[in-house]
Amino acid sequence: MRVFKFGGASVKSAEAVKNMGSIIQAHDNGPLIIVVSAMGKTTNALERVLELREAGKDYQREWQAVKDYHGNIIQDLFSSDENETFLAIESLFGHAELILRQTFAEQGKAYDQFVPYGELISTTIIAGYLRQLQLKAEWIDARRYIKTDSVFKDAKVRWEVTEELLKLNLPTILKENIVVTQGFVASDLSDNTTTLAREGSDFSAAIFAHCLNADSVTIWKDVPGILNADPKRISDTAKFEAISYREAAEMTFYGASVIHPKTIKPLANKNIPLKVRSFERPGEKGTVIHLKGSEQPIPCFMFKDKQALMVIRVKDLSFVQEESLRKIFHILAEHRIRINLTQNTAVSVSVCADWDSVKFQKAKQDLEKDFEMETHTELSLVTVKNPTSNALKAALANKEAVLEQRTKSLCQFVVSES
Ligand SMILES: Nc1ncnc2c1ncn2[C@@H]1O[C@H](COP(=O)(O)OP(=O)(O)O)[C@@H](O)[C@H]1O
Ligand SMILES: N[C@@H](CC(=O)OP(=O)(O)O)C(=O)O
Repeated sequence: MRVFKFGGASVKSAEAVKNMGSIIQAHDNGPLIIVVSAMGKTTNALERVLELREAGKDYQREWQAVKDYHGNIIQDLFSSDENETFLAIESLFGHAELILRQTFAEQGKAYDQFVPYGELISTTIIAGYLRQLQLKAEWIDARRYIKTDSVFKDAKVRWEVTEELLKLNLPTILKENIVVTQGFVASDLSDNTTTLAREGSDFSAAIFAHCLNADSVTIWKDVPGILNADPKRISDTAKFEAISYREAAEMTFYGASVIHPKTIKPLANKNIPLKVRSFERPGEKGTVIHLKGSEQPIPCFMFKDKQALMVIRVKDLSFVQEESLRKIFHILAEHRIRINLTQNTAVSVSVCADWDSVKFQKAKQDLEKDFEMETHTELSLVTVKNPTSNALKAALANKEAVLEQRTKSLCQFVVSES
């Protein structure tokens, strides 16, 4: 059994969905699960609608734009006598509107009940379109199978129950059908919808693959494979034929946004190869992530934006030692702050982490009981693996680092965001 994952860019228009349809037709030879994200930038648009609603502002224009965008894609994809998909989409928009009118007490719950409509709608359109192509496509609701805790917007998978549910139900459906399902979306044990954090659809593909012991996962992207840098940031890039799980995990951790960082581990644990291929050039091989690493160490560039730097200082002249480090990291972990780099001196600890105003505010309150602290925002973390002096010049682009850390094989710089 194989798992294919199609992200927002690969289904952003009717043309793109048709291209995806031809990729599926070319691979219709054995059990297949297709995990799909919301179309184009729909998740951003839905977040905006919710923000406006939560601020008590008028959201109708933005909401109508989301409806029109999908409406135009449907018009383009389906012959006029096809109405099953039209009705299903209308009903999904109706449900989403009902959610917009409700209020939810828990932090993040409104988000998780509303934003997944991007995926519910995209998969309904795609399953309908594949059936129009005479493929046997069955839409399934990922929330029935992927079970998590109840931490909205960043839920943790409950692996045992998820595996049990998937193994019980999916093999029978897969015997006869191509399964089409949502990335990013899950539910807790009380059936409240949860999400696996932004860009979490790659991780969903890995969950299905891990639990069902897939032969491979293929993620179809707008790039030819894993490159040694994001082509949007560095002009001259090289593609890897193969990289190891460890190399891929490291690259994604430091910001190679081509794959979600959580995707690698569930696949590596079962030795399932992860392929990254181009949906624009589906005939090409792309990159395979498996046990064997890249042959030659070439410079590799990673960029992580939306970073903040916390400088935490001891209040008296006691030194930063085990006890203060324990206290600091305990507080940061409690507030689920994602740390990307740390550095300490005799009297201070600097932490570069993903910026989140709410989490940072709460952590600050706790830290200020024992420490003094400063926070700097609008920063990027630039990481260069296998550095050369030319590579460092290209990565920094004349920016001055506010913090840096160097080893022979890895250099990291915190710089202002471009
Ligand atoms: N090392 C890298 N190799 C290839 N692409 C990269 C790398 N780092 C970042 N990217 C970016 O990842 C993008 C693809 O990921 P993403 O846009 O999240 O896909 P999707 O949302 O369609 O799944 C590429 O367009 C590219 O700009
Ligand atoms: N739609 C979600 C989940 C996702 O993974 O999307 P994409 O595959 O387009 O990055 C998001 O934008 O966060």
